[in-house]
Amino acid sequence: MFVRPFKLSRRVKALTTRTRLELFLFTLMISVGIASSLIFFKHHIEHVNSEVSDTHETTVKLFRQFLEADAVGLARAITALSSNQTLLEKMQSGQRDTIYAEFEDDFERLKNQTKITHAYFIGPNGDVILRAHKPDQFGDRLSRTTYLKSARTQKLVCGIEMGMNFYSLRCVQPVYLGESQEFIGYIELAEEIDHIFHELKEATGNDLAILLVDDFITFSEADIQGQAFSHYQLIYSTDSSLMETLLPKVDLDAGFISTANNFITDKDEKYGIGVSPFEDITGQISGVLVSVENITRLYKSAINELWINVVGALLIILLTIILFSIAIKRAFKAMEEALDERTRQIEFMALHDELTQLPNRAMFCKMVQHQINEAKRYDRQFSLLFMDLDGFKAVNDNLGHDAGDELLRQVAERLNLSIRDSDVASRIGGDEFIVLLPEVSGEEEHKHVDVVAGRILNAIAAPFMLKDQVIHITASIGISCYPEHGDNEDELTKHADAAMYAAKESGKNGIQRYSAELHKQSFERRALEADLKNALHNHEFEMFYQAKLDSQSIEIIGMEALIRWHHPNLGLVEPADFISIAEDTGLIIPIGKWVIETACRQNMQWLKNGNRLLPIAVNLSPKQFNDERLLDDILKILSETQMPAEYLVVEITERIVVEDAVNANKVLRALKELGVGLAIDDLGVGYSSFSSLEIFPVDSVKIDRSFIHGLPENQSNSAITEAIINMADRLGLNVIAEGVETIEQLEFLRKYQCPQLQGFYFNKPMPADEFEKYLNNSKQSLA
Ligand SMILES: Nc1nc2c(ncn2[C@@H]2O[C@H](COP(=O)(O)O[C@H]3[C@@H](O)[C@H](n4cnc5c(=O)[nH]c(N)nc54)O[C@@H]3COP(=O)(O)O)[C@@H](O)[C@H]2O)c(=O)[nH]1
Repeated sequence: MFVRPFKLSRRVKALTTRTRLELFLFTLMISVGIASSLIFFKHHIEHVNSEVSDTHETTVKLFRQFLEADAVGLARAITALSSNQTLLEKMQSGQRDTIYAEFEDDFERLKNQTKITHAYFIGPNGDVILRAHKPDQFGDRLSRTTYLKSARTQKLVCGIEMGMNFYSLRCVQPVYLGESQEFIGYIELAEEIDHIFHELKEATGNDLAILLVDDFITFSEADIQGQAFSHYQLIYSTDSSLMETLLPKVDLDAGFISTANNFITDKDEKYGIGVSPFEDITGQISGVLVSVENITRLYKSAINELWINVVGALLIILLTIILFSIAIKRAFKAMEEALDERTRQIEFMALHDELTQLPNRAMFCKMVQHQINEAKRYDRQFSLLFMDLDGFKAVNDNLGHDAGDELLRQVAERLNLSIRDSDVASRIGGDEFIVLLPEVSGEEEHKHVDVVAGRILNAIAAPFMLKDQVIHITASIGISCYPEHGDNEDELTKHADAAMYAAKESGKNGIQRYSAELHKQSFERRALEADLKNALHNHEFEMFYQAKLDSQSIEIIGMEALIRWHHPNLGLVEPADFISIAEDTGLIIPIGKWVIETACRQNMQWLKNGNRLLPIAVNLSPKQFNDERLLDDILKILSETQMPAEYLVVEITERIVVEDAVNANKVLRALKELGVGLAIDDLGVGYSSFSSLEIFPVDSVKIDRSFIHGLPENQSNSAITEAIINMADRLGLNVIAEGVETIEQLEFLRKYQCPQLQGFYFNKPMPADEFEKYLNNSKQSLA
């Protein structure tokens, strides 16, 4: 239920993001489309502009080339005439008719073959002898620049010059007669240049016009054909009506070039116009040459191009957006699927144990709650099996955490194989597993629970293969049932846990069903646990001491320090009732340290009080023995109390040594190096073969009091005791028999030469001051 809103909001969010992305892309594509179309249009317009400009430049260039070609023609013709001696003689004569008669045919030929339209024969003083093109006009004196320049330089001079009502190309040549080279005057040939404009129009397709600056116009207004534009007069054009329409819109002084940027429009036609200054023979700007290009087609093609681009771009954009949209949709779908998968994984991870893939504590709680609801509704029962591995820590410590993890994985697999599909195994932490067995009703079903628990124990007890090593491990299982042992998940789990704990207490690898008695024990244990936390701080502990004696002389040869707890309400609490709690809670570390320190300090105090310094034994619990600070703590205590190390004996149980032999050997060797005495306690209770102790650097062994108890009647106890004494003797170990209570036991042990004894027969553990008196008394009795 709680997942759905998350998914919905994520979808909405994803959708909004997708739409935003699509909008962004759309805007981007449109912008790119518009920008590229504009760039393309600009580029096209620039092309039109450069075309207009190029055509105009070409026109001007061609105009000059045509003029030059015609000038060359004029010069050739005039040179030919200058070498015609007959014509020159006639000219020298000054006889106009004679000259004309001689020249008329040539002039006709020249007019037909070239563009020459005018021919002058001028006397040495500048008077016009003959105008061949107007024979009846003569006698005037020429003042045109071409002539004046030739007269001044006495050379052939060609140039553009204004005629009476036309613009003309002129050549004037001084002429000389005969071998004497007598100067007889000048011949001038000229042509109107209108034809050049026509040729140019044909060559370029442009209309042309030539306009003169008013100052250069030396003839009357009446002579001017055309119109005035500002201070320019239109002298000639290939299309006068077009020029009359366009030229008023043109700034002729600006050397104007109108292009597609600033085209001139007339009747839907668009024109690019070029205006270039035009020099005459004097070298002065006398007018302008105008070329007019119709750019309507070019402009339209640019506009069309723009539209094609815009439409093309829009189509591409549309297509791209559709493709993008499909891709985005797919990407978002894939993203959503990946997210859903991730969500499923997260949900799975939130409810499952990563290592074993079993349901975790959270999932287990949900399932139990669900089971409680079902059981309430249908009046059913169900059971929980709380399983904890025995000795898992040793696997972790010795083979490493990888091996520990692998073991847990294999345990999970075996658990699943040992239960029905409807049962659920979960890992709730560390090496703790809980199996939920639903629908357990009636006596038969209760048996079924025991069968399943037994099957699980058997499955776990089968060897495991870890890092190429065969590992044997066991488990302890506690059982609780709904509703008998609790009506909520917390209570049921706690009770199954308490039952599991009881199973461990009673030797491990077993099954324990929760009961009221167990509940009482568990309650008391929990209460003790709470009180124990404050006991050290409240100085509620006291050390008692029990003597160890030489079996032959009955002399005190050492003592064992044994803790007692003065509970504020319960009175004196025996260590058997709280050491295991201290061990489980970890409180054994500070308590154990306090024990060693108190024992050492007390021993030195007795020395100070005049007693012999005797070895004092302290018990180390498994957790304390495996604590990495142990050696440092002992060193510090020995240094602070000034007690020599060899007067401290640590007693550890055979179980510690057997369960983790590698570590035990390491710690024992380190203690041995310090000089501390080492004793194996409770020997013979069944953990190992006696000979395996050979490898450990221990000094002595203590025969468990359960063997001493039946002596001498119990034959097997007698045999075991005798065997331990003999074996220890052979291994060079000291032996202490503890729990000696009777004279018969004493005699038996003396008979079999057990060197040291401890037991109520001699003394019970007692407080320090009493033990000191005991020490003093024993000194006196020995004395
Ligand atoms: N880790 C620690 N363990 C401790 C410490 N102090 C005690 N202990 C362990 O608690 C167990 C019970 O000890 P306790 O009640 O002190 O019993 C000791 C003796 O009183 C008892 N004993 C000795 N002689 C006799 C006897 O003739 N009859 C008889 N019924 N009991 C006798 O034996 C206990 C000493 O045993 P052991 O240590 O194995 O020598 C016990 O296991 C203690 O080890 C502590 O400070 N730390």
